[in-house]
Amino acid sequence: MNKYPVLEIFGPTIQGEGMVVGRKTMFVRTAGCDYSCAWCDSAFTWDGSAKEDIERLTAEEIIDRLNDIGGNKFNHVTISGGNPALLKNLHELIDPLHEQGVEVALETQGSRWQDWFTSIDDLTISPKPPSSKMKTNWSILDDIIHRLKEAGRLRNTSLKVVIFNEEDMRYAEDVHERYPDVPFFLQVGNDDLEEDESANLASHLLDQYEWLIDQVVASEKLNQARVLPQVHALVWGNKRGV
Ligand SMILES: C[S@@+](CC[C@H](N)C(=O)[O-])C[C@H]1O[C@@H](n2cnc3c(N)ncnc32)[C@H](O)[C@@H]1O
Ligand SMILES: Nc1nc2[nH]cc(C(=O)O)c2c(=O)[nH]1
Ligand code: SF4
Ligand SMILES: [Mg+2]
Repeated sequence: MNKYPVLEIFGPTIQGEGMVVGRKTMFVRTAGCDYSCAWCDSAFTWDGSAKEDIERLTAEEIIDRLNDIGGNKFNHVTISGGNPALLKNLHELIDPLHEQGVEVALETQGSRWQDWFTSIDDLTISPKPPSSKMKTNWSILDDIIHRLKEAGRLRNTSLKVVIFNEEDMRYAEDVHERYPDVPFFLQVGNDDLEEDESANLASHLLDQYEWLIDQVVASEKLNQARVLPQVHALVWGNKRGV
């Protein structure tokens, strides 16, 4: 059996972001990322700071853990990271979850393709804007969107760009223009990962949300877009495991 590097299994909570925002879900967070975004809110998955907490678990062990923690109180699991798309064979986790009547979502940045993407029920691809300091490989992203389209999976797919400034807005417009038939989300960037008072963070993020709404309203290229904050950040601040 393959083993997967896992840093957190938690829930039930709500999906705080994107295409199924508000959906009750469990989270499985894998370790390791091929990016190092300047503002990553989960940097512990790749910066070495939580190295000791990484567990190598089989799909069966992950499912046992989900059932132990979540009981009968969930029917949706979100796989995030890090970049879970670094992992081959994740169908070993996805297929048994489906057999158990559980839907599976994925968070990834669009830097790698895996064949198991076509079994994901809610697939969020989140290419990174200039503020992240990462560079988008457009030919890989084109290939991923093309494969999903060919497989008839666009109804299960969305694009989500996190926005910190006006340069990021222009990048978001480019992404949406390039893939017009993929549902498109803009998300408020959290630029205060050190704030430990959730009320202070919420107030700041709501101001950022208003700014982002104003930007989208003013754009002629984003008439079909959706604008969302990270709901979990508004409710629980920078807390981990929620
Ligand atoms: C931590 S990432 C893990 C999955 C994958 N590596 C990715 O980036 O899509 C999950 C989501 O959180 C978003 N995110 C990370 N840091 C953020 C921040 N400071 N503010 C808002 N969203 C953030 C990412 O853009 C991504 O959509
Ligand atoms: N509640 C909640 N919603 C989320 N949506 C995406 C998350 C992530 O870190 O990938 C996340 C998370 O960590 N918590
Ligand atoms: S791609 Fe995702 S996990 Fe990796 S550094 Fe960027 S935000 Fe963090
Ligand atoms: Mg998160």
